[in-house]
Amino acid sequence: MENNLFEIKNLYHSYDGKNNVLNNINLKIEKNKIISLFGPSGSGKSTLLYIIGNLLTQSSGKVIYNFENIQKNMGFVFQNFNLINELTIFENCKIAQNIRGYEDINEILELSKNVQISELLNKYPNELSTGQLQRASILRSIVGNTKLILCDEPTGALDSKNKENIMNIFSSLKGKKTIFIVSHDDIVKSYSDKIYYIFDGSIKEA
Ligand SMILES: Nc1ncnc2c1ncn2[C@@H]1O[C@H](COP(=O)(O)OP(=O)(O)OP(=O)(O)O)[C@@H](O)[C@H]1O
Repeated sequence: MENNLFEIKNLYHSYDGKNNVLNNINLKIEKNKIISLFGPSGSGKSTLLYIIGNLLTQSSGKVIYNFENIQKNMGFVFQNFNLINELTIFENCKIAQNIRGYEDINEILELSKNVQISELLNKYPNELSTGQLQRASILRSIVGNTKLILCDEPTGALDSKNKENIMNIFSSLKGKKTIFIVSHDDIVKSYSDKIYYIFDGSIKEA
């Protein structure tokens, strides 16, 4: 278990109590790697991501986390960014950091250089391009020393140059964080340490 950040055991999920969207998922996710999950539309990828992220409770089975303070140690990156429009990028990140129990302006400033938005911290979301918005939402997901970054189609809204840019940023974070990406995008595969496929609620390793 020491090398694994979390483990999924005998996990089932049904939304209607009849049909299993997830059907006995068993998975061990290593620390500090990029892991991606592919599968047809409706195969249960987002459902699994939300269960891992504690945003949805499974019907049965377990997710066993090898870290404390589960909610504070997870960050989310969504296709549509989910930034608060009334707040600057800096304020969006500060709130996330505070919720995770940290108060450290330098961390935000330093990490903003890594994700190439240090010049944009005082802008509002509606002043940024889609690539910049995605980098801002990555910054929000990594401040406060998070261990696990859960991403739902993080490259979906981007052109190919920005896709490469985002995946390079994820690559630069690996070694320090585990990045778990749900995707349809082939570009994500070439950056992944491990690729899983989900089909009819069951998982296969590539
Ligand atoms: N809140 C919900 N209530 C009922 N059914 C749901 C709900 N959310 C998802 N489903 C159903 O569960 C199945 C899996 O959906 P999910 O969104 O996990 O798939 P996905 O693989 O992420 O799809 P996509 O690639 O299109 O995003 C689908 O049949 C979907 O219609």
